[in-house]
Amino acid sequence: MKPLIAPSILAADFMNLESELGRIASADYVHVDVMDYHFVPNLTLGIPVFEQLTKVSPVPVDAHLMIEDPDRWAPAYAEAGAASVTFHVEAAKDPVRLARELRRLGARASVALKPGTPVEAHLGLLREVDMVLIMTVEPGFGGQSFMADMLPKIRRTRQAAREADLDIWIQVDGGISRATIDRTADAGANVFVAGSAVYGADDAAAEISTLRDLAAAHTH
Ligand SMILES: O=C(CO)[C@H](O)[C@H](O)COP(=O)(O)O
Ligand SMILES: [Fe+2]
Repeated sequence: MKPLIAPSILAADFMNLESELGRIASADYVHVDVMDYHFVPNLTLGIPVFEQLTKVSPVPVDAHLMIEDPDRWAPAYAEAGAASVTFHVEAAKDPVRLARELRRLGARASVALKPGTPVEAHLGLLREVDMVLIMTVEPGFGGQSFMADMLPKIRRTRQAAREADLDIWIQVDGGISRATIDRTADAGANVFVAGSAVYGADDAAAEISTLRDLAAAHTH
């Protein structure tokens, strides 16, 4: 599986989002973190800004919804042009129904697990989604340290997908950098979110390329 790099605009300059998107035109996706002050103790943006981002982005948009009641709010992100919509399993009332609805609207459907949420109880969902997001920090803020104790969860998810013969993408988000990406690729992740690592670099395109090469060297 080819590694995909998705820089997170959480670490971008919010006054200049259009030019900040231009810096990552060589990425595979742009990762947009939506926070609502309820599911996480932080607030970012909602549909009006999201819709504008999808219009000007040079790459497909990956929505990471850290919000309560995604059953109600997530479909609007697919309608607004998201290529992929990730909701949290801890917040969803009916994840199967929601995933089917997102796919019906033409988006890739994806489910996220917080660090404290074991994957075992949710392995049945693998048949309903295109991607699983294993959080490698507690959701809510950028710039946190990578949690190495999430590696077995990534491995377990990849193993379960292989056993079921499912071509699922596994995304990691939080503290991904040159120092950590290799271990997540080795464990079975193939979609890598990087906020501070990419937007904190002088040359974002060079950083994207370095991260992609490192991941590829550890993909098997
Ligand atoms: O979902 C997130 C936080 O909840 C962000 O996507 C994530 O933290 C990216 O930032 P960084 O790469 O700086 O850790
Ligand atoms: Fe995120």
